[in-house]
Amino acid sequence: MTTPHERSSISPQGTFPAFPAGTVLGYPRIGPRRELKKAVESFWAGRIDATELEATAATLRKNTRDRLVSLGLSATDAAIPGTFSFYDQVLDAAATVGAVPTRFAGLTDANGTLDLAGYFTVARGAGEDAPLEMTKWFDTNYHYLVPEIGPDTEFRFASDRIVREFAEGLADGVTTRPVLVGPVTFLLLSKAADDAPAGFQPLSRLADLLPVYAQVLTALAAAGATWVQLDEPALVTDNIDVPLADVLTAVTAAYRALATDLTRPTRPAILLGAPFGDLQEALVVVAATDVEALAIDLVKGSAPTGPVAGLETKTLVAGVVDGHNIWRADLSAKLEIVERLQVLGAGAVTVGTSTSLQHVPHTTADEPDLDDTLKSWLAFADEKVTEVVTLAQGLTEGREAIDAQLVAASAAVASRATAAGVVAADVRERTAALADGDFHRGPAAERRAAQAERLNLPLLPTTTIGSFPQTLEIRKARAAHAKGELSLEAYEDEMRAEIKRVVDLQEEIGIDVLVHGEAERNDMVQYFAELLDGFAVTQNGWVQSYGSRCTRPSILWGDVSRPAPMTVRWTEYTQSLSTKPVKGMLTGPVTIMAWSFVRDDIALGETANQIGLALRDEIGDLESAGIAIIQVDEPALRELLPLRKADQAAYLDWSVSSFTLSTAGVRPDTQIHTHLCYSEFGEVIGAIDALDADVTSIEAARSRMEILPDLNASGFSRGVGPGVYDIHSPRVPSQDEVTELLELAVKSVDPALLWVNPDCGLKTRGYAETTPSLKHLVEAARAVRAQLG
Ligand SMILES: CN1c2c(nc(N)[nH]c2=O)NC[C@@H]1CNc1ccc(C(=O)N[C@@H](CCC(=O)N[C@@H](CCC(=O)N[C@@H](CCC(=O)O)C(=O)O)C(=O)O)C(=O)O)cc1
Ligand SMILES: N[C@@H](CCS)C(=O)O
Ligand SMILES: [Zn+2]
Repeated sequence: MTTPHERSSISPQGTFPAFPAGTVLGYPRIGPRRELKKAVESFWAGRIDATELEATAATLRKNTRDRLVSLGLSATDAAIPGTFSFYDQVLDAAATVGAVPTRFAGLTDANGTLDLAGYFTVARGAGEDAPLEMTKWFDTNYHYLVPEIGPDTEFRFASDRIVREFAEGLADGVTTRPVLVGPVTFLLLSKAADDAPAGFQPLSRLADLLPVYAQVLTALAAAGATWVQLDEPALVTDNIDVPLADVLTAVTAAYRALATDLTRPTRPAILLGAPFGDLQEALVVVAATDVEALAIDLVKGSAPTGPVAGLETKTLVAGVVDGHNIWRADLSAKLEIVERLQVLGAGAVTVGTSTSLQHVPHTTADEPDLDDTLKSWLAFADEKVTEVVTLAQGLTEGREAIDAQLVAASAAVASRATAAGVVAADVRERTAALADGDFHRGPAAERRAAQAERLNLPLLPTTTIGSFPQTLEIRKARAAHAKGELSLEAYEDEMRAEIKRVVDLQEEIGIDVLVHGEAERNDMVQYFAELLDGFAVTQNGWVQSYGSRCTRPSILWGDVSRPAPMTVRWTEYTQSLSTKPVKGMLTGPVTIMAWSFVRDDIALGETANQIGLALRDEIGDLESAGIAIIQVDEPALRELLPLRKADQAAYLDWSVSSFTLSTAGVRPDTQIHTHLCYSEFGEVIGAIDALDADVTSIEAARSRMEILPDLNASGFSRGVGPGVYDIHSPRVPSQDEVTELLELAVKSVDPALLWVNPDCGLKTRGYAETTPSLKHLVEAARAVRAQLG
């Protein structure tokens, strides 16, 4: 095998510097203490101006470069990726190529350029102008903004921010590798603009887009960039509307224009990144292009076992270090995988991460409270950089050079395999003893009758999804309690006072089924992780979820069980305040897993059943406490859906089973709700039905009830609450608007099955918009009830 250091320039397209021996595909950009979030939110609030925000961002970028160099990535050979973004990398690509929807045209200058304020407006909307839609990024808990492309979208090199950020690094002595979403993925992830003709495919605009990408590459080369990374993750999924043949044709055309027709020194060398899975049929097509390097995911994907034509002129970046999960790598096994890649006949093989590190926290070193043994099993972003550097050294200098690190990594892996709690015999016995009957309730129609009699609800019952605004006071109280400045008793008193306020407000507005508001929850997953055995939580392990919003994914390290009831006393207290039914509120097994870092040592289905059983016990306790309605949220059901269709049935089988395992133990007159949001659920309607919930609330306001005809056509005959209030925007919907959506809903759903609720929880909203919106929702329900007689 040739290593990059032995290699001279080999590209048929000209002379290129060798690719570095080790690299990462991206690095967290929020800052170790969420500095970017704080600066961006200060800018939005008018507390700092654009100059100050730019200065903070520049400092964060410099800190990142310095950190990566200090961890061993080379400063001079493009090993350090330029993956900074103020909000989102897909929005950045749209801003770079001038793809701004016409409703925001007034925000751009004559060249189509958005300033910072304009960029954020496209992301967040303004008044009647809706922001770009947001959806999840492959199988992660990161959400990107969906560009809108029509036949008339004018592509132009509208923002040279990527060039300026490269120049900033160079001036600081670091030759970075600028990173941009590739043109094929950019168009595949875009949606047709509202005014596009029916059937319009954004990918049909590829030929118009490519000259702008060529201009970007030319400008980068002129600024001194030696390598650029174009990310094409859309090539690892077949779960898209465009036929594979069209995608592959597009790849060939795109890289003919960018790699073959543009030669050195007009462009930098191109690394094509393919994170999140196997390229499968796309591999031969990508290998046949004239890009100089290809990064493949060897964690989710596997390497082909024979030679691939075209690789002999390319560097293969072996993505063996997991960019998407936090387990320390077994370096010896990883090195073996890299060594085995020789069979593919690549020009050179180097070491990389499977994905960008943007999906993991900055460093385990910032977790003083984490158990030392557990910490020894973990690698966050900085530790992963070290793993890459070590493996690259092993590859170039031989195993002996990294012997100590290989031994330490193997010891950590062995310690994890045998540690107490990783396998809990009682938990395993319980899951092993599960029988078919544990997963099924009695007939839905009988349940409906029993529940109607017990609950006595009006037609079109109104409810909310669970959370009420997480006010600054709530978060401050929790932070003060965490710092030891507020006693547990005083903190819980504050939470009870908040619950009472929320109950009083719902009573005043006239909502039929009440919630407690989730004030006591820092996050709908982390809260449960803190109360379940088998999980650990972090202090500073923040990961960007979207824009300025972050979460601290919990670490699921051992077998899961519930040492004590989790929500019962809060729910009982809430019920004691009202004669109306109060919904118990839990997060489902799939969502708990999707938003945590999960184990890689046992099947996901086993973990899901362990969580399912813990929730089943909680639901039993809520039921015994007299709670008649229990909601189990599964907003992430669609999120974990495998990117390849062939893998989806098996996933839906275990995920749906874990939900029914958690809920199937209740009496017929206990009403089970579920809630789904953050995704398009059309393609998993069968699975939603199989959840066997009595009522499903589902995001629908923004898409104007799009899902309902499909639900209806599928024969779905359960209670359904399509969201009639889009909570993603501060806009207060008028009573007429909500009425109109409800009228649309009764056209597709039997009114006897219809519920009235917002799209999702209200935790990110303020009371100024929540209160009038809920009033309009209740009034609209009353108006439509009256129409229905
Ligand atoms: C529904 N969504 C969720 C996802 N994943 C989750 N794990 N949880 C989710 O709810 N994925 C899909 C979507 C993504 N949506 C969101 C929506 C909102 C947020 C969000 O608001 N995140 C907050 C952090 C939430 C949190 O952990 N709060 C803690 C800590 C609060 C805090 O920052 N405290 C301050 C001190 C108090 C102060 O002065 O403000 C501090 O510690 O410095 C809590 O409430 O205790 C965010 O800040 O981004 C995320 C995803
Ligand atoms: N019960 C949660 C669901 C969010 S998806 C909430 O209301 O915030
Ligand atoms: Zn939701």
